[in-house]
Amino acid sequence: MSKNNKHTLLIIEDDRGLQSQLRWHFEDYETVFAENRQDAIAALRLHESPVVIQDLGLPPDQDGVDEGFKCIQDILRMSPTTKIIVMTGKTDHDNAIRAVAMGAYDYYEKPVDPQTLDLIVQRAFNIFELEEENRRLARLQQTPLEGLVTNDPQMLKICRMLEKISPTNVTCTLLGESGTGKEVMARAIHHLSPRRNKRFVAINCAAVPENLIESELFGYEKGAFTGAGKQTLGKVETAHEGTLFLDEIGDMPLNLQSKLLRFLQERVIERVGGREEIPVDVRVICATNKNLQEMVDEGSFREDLYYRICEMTVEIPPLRTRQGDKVLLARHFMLKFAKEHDQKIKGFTPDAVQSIECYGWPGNIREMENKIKRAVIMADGKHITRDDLGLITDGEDLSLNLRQVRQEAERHAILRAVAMTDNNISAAAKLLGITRPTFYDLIKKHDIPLGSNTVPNL
Ligand SMILES: Nc1ncnc2c1ncn2[C@@H]1O[C@H](COP(=O)(O)OP(=O)(O)OP(=O)(O)O)[C@@H](O)[C@H]1O
Repeated sequence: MSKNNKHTLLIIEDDRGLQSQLRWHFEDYETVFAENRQDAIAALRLHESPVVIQDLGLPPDQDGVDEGFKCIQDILRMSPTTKIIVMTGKTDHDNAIRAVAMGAYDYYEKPVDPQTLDLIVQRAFNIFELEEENRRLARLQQTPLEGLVTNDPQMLKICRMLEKISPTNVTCTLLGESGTGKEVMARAIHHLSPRRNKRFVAINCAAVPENLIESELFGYEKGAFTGAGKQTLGKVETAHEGTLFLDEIGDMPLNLQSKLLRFLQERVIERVGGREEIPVDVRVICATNKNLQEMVDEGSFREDLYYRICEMTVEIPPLRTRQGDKVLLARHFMLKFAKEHDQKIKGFTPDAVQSIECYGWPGNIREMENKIKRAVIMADGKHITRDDLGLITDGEDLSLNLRQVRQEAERHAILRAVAMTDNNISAAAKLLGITRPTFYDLIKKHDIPLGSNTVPNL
């Protein structure tokens, strides 16, 4: 982009006549001209133009193609992402194909047909931008914690925090809505800790029936209750020297909360039906989507246990408040599932991206994972569409993106100017403060009919 926010377009052409024709034609771009290979490289270095239009017949070999091919090679060596559009004569089809085989983006045959050329140049800029975005996203996916994809500043701060917590034995509690990645983070803490070679044992306190949770946690002796045929270790003992993850700790029944507290304080357990105190060395990480403080206030969670497990609390933000993470994660899951299901999906259509951004994701990352998996399977083409995702978004009309809003405003202004000047092109262009060619381009872009019976559709 140039200082005046226009795309920079480098044109390598030694024919002065054609130069001024192209300069006039591409007035919406910041055009930069070079007449030979050396100047072209210098201009590219200076302006970093994403798109280049290049004549194949460059001096000192205007009638041949050698210098033109060398120029393509030099440009791509210096800047492999540049999109080169080669200009050739009508009879030069073979050389045009050779140029594309060498890495040029596209070609067109002289004489210049403005509409075709416009289309090729616009597409080249679009592709360049999409590729840039892909490269940016790929860079962002590097995150300090294993299994976590994020570029949200608050999440990155949390990653730093977890890195600091990991080597210690401090009991920490991860607070956050369902599906925000609490278990992923607990595993990340384990992997960063000196216990990484021992077991990570998870128990979901909400999923185990109340009467079984004690034996599930602490194990039982043979004959402790009907059906206890043999001595069985509980999750705590299984995690010895490793990490114990107590998921949904807010759902732990009150009577068991005191037993858990005793274990956390004394680091010994008693199996159900046993009398022996067994010392266990585990690092405990808890997680919940409940408001523990409120539960303490209303008496459904023990205050002493609350203080014991909340030596360190980490609040995991919901997906809807994470900056830039929705599209980043969607892309991550798209690539993952496309690979898993051997689908040739390349990306999302713009309206799919918009619905990903607008949707509230109440089920957070788990919901996104499931929705993208389904969309990858359902997609017909190479891009996942809004319909493939099937997200129901409320405020979509409000979320019109800036480009759309600008387009609408532009169309509106043109129609008013046409109506106010009674179809007088020069007067309408003047009213809008633009040149006649730009005005014509806009009329074409918005498909606005001109004529005495034009009724502006405001
Ligand atoms: N930042 C992330 N990057 C990549 N995948 C993630 C991320 N966060 C979560 N996931 C994935 O989302 C799914 C849900 O994550 P996880 O089970 O850790 O959430 P949770 O908060 O523990 O959920 P619950 O509260 O329901 O137990 C998992 O498949 C996990 O791999």
